[in-house]
Amino acid sequence: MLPAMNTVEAEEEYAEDCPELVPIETNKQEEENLDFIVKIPVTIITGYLGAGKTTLLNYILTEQHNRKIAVILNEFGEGSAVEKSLSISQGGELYEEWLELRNGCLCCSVKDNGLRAIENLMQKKGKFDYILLETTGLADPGAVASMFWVDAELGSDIYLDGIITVVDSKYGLKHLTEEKPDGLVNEATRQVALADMILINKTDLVSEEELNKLAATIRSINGLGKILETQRSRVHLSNILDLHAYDTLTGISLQKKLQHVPTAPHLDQSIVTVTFEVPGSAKEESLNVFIQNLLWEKNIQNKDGHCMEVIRLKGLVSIKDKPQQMILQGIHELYELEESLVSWKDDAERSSQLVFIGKNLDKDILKELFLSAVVETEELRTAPGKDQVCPSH
Ligand SMILES: Nc1nc2c(ncn2[C@@H]2O[C@H](COP(=O)(O)OP(=O)(O)OP(=O)(O)O)[C@@H](O)[C@H]2O)c(=O)[nH]1
Ligand SMILES: [Zn+2]
Repeated sequence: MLPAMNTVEAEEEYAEDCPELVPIETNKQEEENLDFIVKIPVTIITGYLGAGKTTLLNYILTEQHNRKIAVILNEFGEGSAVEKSLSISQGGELYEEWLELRNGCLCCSVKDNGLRAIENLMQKKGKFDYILLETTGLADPGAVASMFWVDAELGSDIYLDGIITVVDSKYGLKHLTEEKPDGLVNEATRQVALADMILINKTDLVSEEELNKLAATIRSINGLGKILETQRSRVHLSNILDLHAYDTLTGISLQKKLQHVPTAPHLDQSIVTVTFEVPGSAKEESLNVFIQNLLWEKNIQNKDGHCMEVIRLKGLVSIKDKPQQMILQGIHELYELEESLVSWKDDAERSSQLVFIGKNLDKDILKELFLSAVVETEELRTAPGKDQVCPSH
């Protein structure tokens, strides 16, 4: 986490890359002329304490990117999105510090009220065209990502582009295998589970063997995200910016991605990726019931009677009577089913491909339940007895 930008430390930290920090001057005229709507991508940078998030930010800012990037350093992500928006609408005190870097980039340090800071940021949007958001090392990026989703529904001008998770080569495995009380999923694992891109950083500190072990563990948790090994978080910017990981328009690229989800060996990780393909078209209502039981009611159990907990969900789905391929996206309890630009060919066999990342997932059960959403006549066999209530995490 970067310290507040007005400290001497911060100036020293930035001295190398951004020699002069100039306090922001807002130009009223400019702000008033900003009626045009250009959607601004936001990339969430997460990762456990000390993994190399700030190093990555500094690197991105100083690389030749030809963009005006706004950086937000936040301490939200703890607590739910709903709680946060409530506290904001009640007009809570806001702490933020703004500084404009010489290359046109902005830096903002935010305590707590993240959404409000981003709203303020939006008013200055003529001044930048990309947002990078560093979460704290213990944040659940799902909460932060959900916030942007909710916000997008409300007509916001920002969209979630992707989640980058930085993992420390030396301590990553330890963090990922750390047991939390009550069988809760630890933060490091959640961060990996939600990542669209995983940077295994500080590879200079470990042997090839250790690195392979860590990579295999990460792969078994998240079969969907891309993995890169880095030193000093150095990575070609095309790997981390403009991923469009949540766009509904990228049906084709999603299809490609889904085809390459590896069936990783089970390494006794609490979080795993499961994927399957089912022929035919699902009824939209049935699919919604299935997804809602899984994400909202959380009443779908595995063979051992443990409730399934989905952290991330992606799918390319065929819905009955819809000519377009549909994209299904989910983070924790939020999900979205939207048309892609790609239409099914008239004579093509339709099918749906789904990927779930989460805890206690059982592929056979999920597949069977999805199948019953596909087969119209069959009763949905989702809900177990009312007394079987799964604890929320
Ligand atoms: N040896 C080594 N050290 C690195 C590498 N990348 C970053 N570091 C160092 O690791 C320390 C932590 O890096 P940060 O970028 O501050 O990590 P962070 O994830 O932002 O940390 P928090 O915000 O405190 O959670 C710093 O001292 C970095 O210089 C690397 O590839 N190799
Ligand atoms: Zn940091």
